Amino acid sequence: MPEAVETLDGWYALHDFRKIDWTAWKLASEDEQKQALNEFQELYANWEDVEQNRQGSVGLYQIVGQKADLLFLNLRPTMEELTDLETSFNKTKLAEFLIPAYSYVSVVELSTYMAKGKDPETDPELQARLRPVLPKWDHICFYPMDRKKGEGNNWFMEEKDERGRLMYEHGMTGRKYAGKVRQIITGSIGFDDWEWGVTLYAHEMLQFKKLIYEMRFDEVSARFAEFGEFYIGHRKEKEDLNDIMSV
Ligand code: VOV
Repeated sequence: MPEAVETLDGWYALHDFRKIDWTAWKLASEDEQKQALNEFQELYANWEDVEQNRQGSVGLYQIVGQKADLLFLNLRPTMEELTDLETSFNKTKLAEFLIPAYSYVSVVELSTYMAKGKDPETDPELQARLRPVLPKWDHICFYPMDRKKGEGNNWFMEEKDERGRLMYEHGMTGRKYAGKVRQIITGSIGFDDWEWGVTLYAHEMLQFKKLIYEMRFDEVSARFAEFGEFYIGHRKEKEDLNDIMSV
């Protein structure tokens, strides 16, 4: 029987996609709109404090296309903290104007195919990867994915060494994009409908397409990858929401 690879698991992640209910928002009074935006700024400032204190991380993104309008991405040391945070957000005035579009629950994950025997509890590089500050890069791309479990190609029936070889090749393609694309891989087996979440950051949108296209030709993607829906967008500061919501 092929052996499972050990994973290193870091902070939990909640990708919370919402659509703006423009009809309801336009019907709201100016006072109500102001109140909703101010209350949100306060909540978001708390999330930023958490990031400052290295107890989590946060990002706000405006999504392109019809699947969603906004993404609120939070990382926390425990899933309970994410549940609480989600509940607090849902209680805000602003949330009355936001329609849930999609969500993804996962945990920052590193596989150990290429482990160098470092202690994840003390090694600063591993710590930074397991408990990342979300990059303040301009653009984001998120999609969930699976590994195939078909009769011909079944990832979970491949020997560990072979999986390691394929992941090494994958890593080499990724390394060509150093400085152009950053990846945060989150594991979601047992947590959500797909096996992994892929969150990518870039300074230039086109780099997502270039990287993902090139990776399609890597054996691991060509033979074993299955993808969910893609979401792309732009990073925003909390103050930018005032402009986005201005009608
Ligand atoms: C900037 C690009 C980039 C780079 C450098 C990179 C490197 C690496 C390394 C070195 C490793 C293995 C060790 C670890 O760190 O876990 C991984 C791991 C992983 N990756 Fe990756 N990946 C990238 C980018 C990248 C992309 C674009 C995708 C989506 C695939 C595609 O076709 O659309 C992806 C997927 C994954 C997954 C699902 C895993 C976990 C697989 C498992 O079975 O455990 N990844 N990845």
